[in-house]
Amino acid sequence: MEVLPAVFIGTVIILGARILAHLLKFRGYFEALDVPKVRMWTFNQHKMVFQYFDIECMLQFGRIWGKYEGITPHLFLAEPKLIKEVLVKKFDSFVDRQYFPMEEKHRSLVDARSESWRVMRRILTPTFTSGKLKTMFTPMQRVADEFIVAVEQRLKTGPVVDMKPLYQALSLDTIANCAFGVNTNSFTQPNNVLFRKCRDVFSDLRIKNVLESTILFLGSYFPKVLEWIDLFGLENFDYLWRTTRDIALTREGSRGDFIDKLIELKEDLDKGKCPLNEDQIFAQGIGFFQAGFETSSNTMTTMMYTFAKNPYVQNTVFEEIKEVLRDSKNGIDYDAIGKMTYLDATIKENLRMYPPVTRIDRLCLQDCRLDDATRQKLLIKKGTVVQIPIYAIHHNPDFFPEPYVFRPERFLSAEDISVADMTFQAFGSGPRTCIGMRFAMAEMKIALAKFILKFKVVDCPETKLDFLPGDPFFLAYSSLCVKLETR
Ligand code: HEM
Repeated sequence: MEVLPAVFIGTVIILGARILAHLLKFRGYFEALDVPKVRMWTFNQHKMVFQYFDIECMLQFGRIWGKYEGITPHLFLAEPKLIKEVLVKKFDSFVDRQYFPMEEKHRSLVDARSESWRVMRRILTPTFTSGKLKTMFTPMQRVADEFIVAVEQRLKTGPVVDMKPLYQALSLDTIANCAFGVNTNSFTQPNNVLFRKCRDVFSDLRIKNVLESTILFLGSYFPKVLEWIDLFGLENFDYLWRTTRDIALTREGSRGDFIDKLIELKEDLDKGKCPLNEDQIFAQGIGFFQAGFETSSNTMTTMMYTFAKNPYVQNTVFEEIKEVLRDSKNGIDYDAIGKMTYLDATIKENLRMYPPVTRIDRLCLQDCRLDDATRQKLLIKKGTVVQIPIYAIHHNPDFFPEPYVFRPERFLSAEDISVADMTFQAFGSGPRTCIGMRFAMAEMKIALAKFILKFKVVDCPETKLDFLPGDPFFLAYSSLCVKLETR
């Protein structure tokens, strides 16, 4: 045999064997774990409302089930003890989120992996201490006041208002003012580029048609291939990276905020003392815009649906705010929102019913056994994606009796009904939990308190909350209309 054909045939055989080994790597995995497996073709992901699908699986299979995404096994856990094992107790084996095809340059805290994540998290955690949060109250209040003016303006065109764009503007302006020290004026300039890019980051993540479904399905067998196709509008990430860098490099004076932290890191880097590189430093801005924008605005918007459909809850919130403000010298300040316990419980119940992040996940980095009372021990193999279906867990009657009834009392400690450990996952849990939780709660309380003092939310024929299909990560809907009456 001649040398060249022999080399060619040898290469084909070796490549073929490697591809086969890649494809068969996890074959029989769920059977070995004795975990029920969901069988489905995924060419139609653009038609699936993922959170409803998770509920169907939970009703059919119980608290644990598996599904292949291409060759990767995804293990769904709706069992609180197992969730605690993954998110908290055995976190060292589950530090990363699932692999998302993107440039290293754009990996912020949200997408960072292993050691890089640990470094970033340690550096960014002090951004949200109580002291720092208190200094953010003034800009939060100012943006909330601008929001009220914008709603009043909007009411001049009619009593029925789509609240989604207004809360998106509020959310962006709050994060831009508090963390980045810039005025984005999204109420008066709703077409500013930053506002558009932040909205696009989320709409582009949705799977919109059969072509995208098919590319994703095929890409799930060879995930690296997806890096070459910009399916998720990743150029938006680049815009946010450049914006963060420009804000940081043109800043004059210091404000003690997030941007100052990035400037400090850049100066350390120039002196050769920073554990992050320049790409990673400015990528943090992507994470803050990305994670802080949609989540809070999504929650405040669904709160409008809640208020419209539950007048008793709305009225109790209104009475509590009036009561607290009677004794507050400085209006809606840090102490005042601390006293608004019913509002706090209402936001948490709203996050239970309508969690903006409907699933979270962790990638298993090394073979690991989870303690499971019912099945000796569960051996999770390296490479498995563990999915926590938050929306389904929040609607499981075992954890939340009458899950479709809106009852803030579940989150009031005075009540008997207490929320069981690890069942409320709106902000995730463990070392990789939401870093902006306290910021978000403060922002939402201030804005909602100011809003409800001024306006009454009324149900009307246009008040509908219809979830869009094709979004595996977020609670997607296109609009949310309510009727508003000035109090
Ligand atoms: C209602 C508002 C919010 C909700 C429901 C929410 C929810 C979440 C969830 C579920 C996660 C994943 C946690 C996990 O995997 O265990 C997360 C992560 C994160 N959130 Fe939030 N979030 C909100 C607001 C914010 C805000 C306002 C910011 C920024 C100011 C923010 C920044 C982040 C970041 C940077 C991460 C990644 C943390 C890490 O990987 O270490 N979030 N959030």
